[in-house]
Amino acid sequence: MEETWQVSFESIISQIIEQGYGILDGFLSEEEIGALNESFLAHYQAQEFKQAGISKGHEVVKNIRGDEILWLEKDNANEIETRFLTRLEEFMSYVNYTCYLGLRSYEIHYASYPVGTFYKRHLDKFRNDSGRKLSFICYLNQDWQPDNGGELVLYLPDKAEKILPLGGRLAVFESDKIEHEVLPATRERRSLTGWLRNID
Ligand SMILES: O=C(O)CCC(=O)C(=O)O
Ligand SMILES: [Fe+2]
Repeated sequence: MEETWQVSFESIISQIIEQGYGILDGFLSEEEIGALNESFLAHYQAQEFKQAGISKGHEVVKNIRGDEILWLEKDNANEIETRFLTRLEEFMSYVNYTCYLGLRSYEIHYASYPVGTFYKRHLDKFRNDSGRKLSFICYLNQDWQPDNGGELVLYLPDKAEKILPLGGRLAVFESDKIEHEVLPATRERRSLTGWLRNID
């Protein structure tokens, strides 16, 4: 692993330990964000995205959650997706090396929130599956402005923290502890969202 990543990973991991969540800007370069947007559009135009559901039954309820998603599988990943997954795996190994969370696998999907859609306050935990330890979101939005909205709101014990979905930014938080929500935006809002798991 390059030394630059080591410093960045140390920083986000200590934030997670101290406050339950961490933010790392520059997890993707501008060039990588551009390439992932091209992949995103190709998948979208091929109509591979599906309306997201709200539980393992995948019930679609648009007044709770309005995003469209596409699961990303390592076996089908193209070059830039593979580069992203490899970096994520390096992050996962680094978390294991420093935090003993026993992470073993991950699940990840592209997400598109059309203008005005949202995801109401929730916890990323299924009733019958406690495998999700860390939630992560990597944003793909180029030139996002504060008045575009679309913040991720983290509900912490003493305050609500609002995070703009800036391209290349990685947000990570404890899946079973931090309730959160996605506010509506004035532009389509794109991300790669997933979970690091301690069971397969
Ligand atoms: O896109 C985000 O900022 C959060 C998405 C989210 O909460 C989820 O997919 O469970
Ligand atoms: Fe969530």
